[in-house]
Amino acid sequence: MPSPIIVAPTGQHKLATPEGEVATARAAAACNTIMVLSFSSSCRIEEVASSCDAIRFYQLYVYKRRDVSATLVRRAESLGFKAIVLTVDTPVLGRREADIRNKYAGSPRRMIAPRLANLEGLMSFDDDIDAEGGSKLEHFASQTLDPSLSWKDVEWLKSITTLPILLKGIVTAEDARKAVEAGAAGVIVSNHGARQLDYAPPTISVLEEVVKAVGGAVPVLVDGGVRRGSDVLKALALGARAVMVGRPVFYGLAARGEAGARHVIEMLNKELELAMALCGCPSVGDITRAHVQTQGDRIRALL
Ligand SMILES: Cc1cc2nc3c(=O)[nH]c(=O)nc-3n(C[C@H](O)[C@H](O)[C@H](O)COP(=O)(O)O)c2cc1C
Repeated sequence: MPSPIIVAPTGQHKLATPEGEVATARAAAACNTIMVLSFSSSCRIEEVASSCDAIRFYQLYVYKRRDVSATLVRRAESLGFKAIVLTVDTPVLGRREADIRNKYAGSPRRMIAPRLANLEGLMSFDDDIDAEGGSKLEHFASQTLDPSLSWKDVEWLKSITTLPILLKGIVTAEDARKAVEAGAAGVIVSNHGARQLDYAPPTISVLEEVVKAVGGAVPVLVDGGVRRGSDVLKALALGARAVMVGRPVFYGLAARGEAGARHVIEMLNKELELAMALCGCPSVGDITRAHVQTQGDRIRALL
């Protein structure tokens, strides 16, 4: 890849632009970067796969109905996706109070399920939840997500696919070591954009502990709050191999569809190049731990 900036999986891109994830994939392809397609995408996997030659990873949620998750993995695999990103921080949905207040329904239509194009024909849902108010996403998630998600599901996933599996949502050294033991091909330090557990640590603050625990066995990626190229440089200095970007791409899509998403990725790339030049780094390989100073460094220096 020409750059270490990857598109994070975010659901329902048709909320931002009528072309949905097809626009995002084309933007990623134009920037020669990887797009991680969300399990909750509003476009079908087939549509996204045939729209361009972006390198694609497929993000997976583990449903109570394992057959549904397995079918989607197989579809992604047969369509040339290169890896599975298993999101491990969402055995249940976090309490999203704005969604509850706004009665989030995954518009433009009013139901969540029909917007998840990939589930068509695979599952039927109890959509009759108007009377309850609140977030339809929360209701939908409680029907579908398997709250018993655990390490054994990594084993299960390995048994149904030959694709490399990255675990997304690791924030501790302990889990990072377990992920490597479980055969993960990569670890993604993420707190789901702070949408799951309040008081989960900022990912940049735990990145280094995860990198140390993994000890180079597999690549470590990070997401959360990457808004500038200099943020990318900080993450690489602390040991990440790449960063993923969620909201900024979504905002670009909302502003100008495919062109907007591409603009966001290009802007971040240019900013990264600028930050690297100003730090004296001709290539990403030249970015070292010495390029950043953390709060921990400052405290240690006082001891
Ligand atoms: C609107 C929205 C939808 C998201 N949907 C998913 C999803 O479907 N699957 C997933 O693994 N993560 C999802 N995430 C989390 C992102 O993959 C990523 O971890 C997070 O957005 C990174 O933080 P950033 O938005 O600050 O870049 C979502 C985040 C947002 C903001």
